[in-house]
Amino acid sequence: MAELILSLKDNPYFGAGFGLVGVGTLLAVLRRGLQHSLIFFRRNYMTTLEVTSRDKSFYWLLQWLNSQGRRTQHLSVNTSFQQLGPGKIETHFFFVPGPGVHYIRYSKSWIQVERNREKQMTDFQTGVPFESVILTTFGKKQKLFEDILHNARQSALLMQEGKTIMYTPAASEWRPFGHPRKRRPLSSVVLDKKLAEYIECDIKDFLKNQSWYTERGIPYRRGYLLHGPPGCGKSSFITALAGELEFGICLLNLNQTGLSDDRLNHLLSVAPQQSIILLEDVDAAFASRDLTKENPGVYQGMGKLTFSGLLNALDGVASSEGRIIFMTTNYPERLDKALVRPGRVDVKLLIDYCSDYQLQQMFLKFYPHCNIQQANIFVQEIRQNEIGKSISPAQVQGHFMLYKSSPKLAISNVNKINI
Ligand SMILES: Nc1ncnc2c1ncn2[C@@H]1O[C@H](COP(=O)(O)OP(=O)(O)OP(=O)(O)O)[C@@H](O)[C@H]1O
Repeated sequence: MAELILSLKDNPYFGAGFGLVGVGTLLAVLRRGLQHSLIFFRRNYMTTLEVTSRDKSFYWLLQWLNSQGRRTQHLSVNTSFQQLGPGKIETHFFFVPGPGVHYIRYSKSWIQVERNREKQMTDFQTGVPFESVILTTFGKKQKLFEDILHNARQSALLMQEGKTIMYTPAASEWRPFGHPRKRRPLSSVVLDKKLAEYIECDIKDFLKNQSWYTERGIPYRRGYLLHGPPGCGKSSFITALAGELEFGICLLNLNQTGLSDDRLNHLLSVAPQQSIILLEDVDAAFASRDLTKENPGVYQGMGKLTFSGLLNALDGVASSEGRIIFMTTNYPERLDKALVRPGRVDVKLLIDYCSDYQLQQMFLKFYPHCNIQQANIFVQEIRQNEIGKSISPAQVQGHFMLYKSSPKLAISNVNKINI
């Protein structure tokens, strides 16, 4: 045995092999050591923040990176456009760092921005790929990332200032739909005398009095039903009211495919704070449950949403506190009594065809240089006309648009108002 070892010692092939093994082992140890040192270094001398596309801050952060992303040459574009009138479109291109690694300098620190887009993982309902942004910087700088998120939030809110955000359901959550819209002044929607003030006071009173509801064990929510003929300002008023209250609008179409009882319940319970839930044309989703001879067996839920599912969602324990729901319909008589009973609908209001007061006010708003006598002549002319008995503000608005600069022609041509 000793002889064998001695002979191997003098064997050059064995010596070379042994040397190679030794070098290999040394390299493996060094690599391991380097990996451990890197991990140690990252843990102790670097700060990393991961923000995924499922988090609210993700979109704020991307927007914020718009303003910081000019150093990189690898960009993605987010295009937004606004139709300003026929044939007139305003387009904005926002550049954000594309998927990959980028470097930005912020508050005297270099930050690595790594934007990852998963090719295999997509949200199966929206089809949007799962994404994440990882920010990395040297040093223990948690505060720096807090600042960035705070700034990102602030600049996102600034972009929304004076605007109304519309939300639509996307899978199990609400997503902003399109760009925030410029707020419509409440005074631009002319309702009958005191009607607008009444709704505004009611809702403001509700928002001020949470404790009143809690003390009496009444669920803190309020439902409104605005009904009336088309074009009388139901939707416009709700939009303007949301703007006045600085609320967003969650637009929910009950006929939407894939809206099940559970999903509706969930959506109502996760509606963004400070938002109005708007169910337009509620009559279209469910016919009345009252079965009569003329109306046999019309009750049937459409899609997977059932009528009882809707009622449960409206009263549900999960329904977020402080919730405001507006429903609109042109056919209130078609609504089931259970849907509009107090607790589900607390305030029912008819938004009807134009009253004399509305006609007068609309005239003065369109032609501010005219006086009240001219406005009254317009009202008289309208009322003497056959169409004038039931004329909607939308029709009046359309008529004024034809005679933008001539109130005289608007008066003399009332017989030409579009039916
Ligand atoms: N009371 C109003 N004051 C000013 N403009 C109005 C008024 N009512 C309607 N309009 C104008 O008419 C158009 C249609 O109004 P809107 O969509 O609000 O009516 P609606 O009652 O919701 O109709 P529908 O029942 O068909 O949904 C809008 O352009 C709006 O500006």
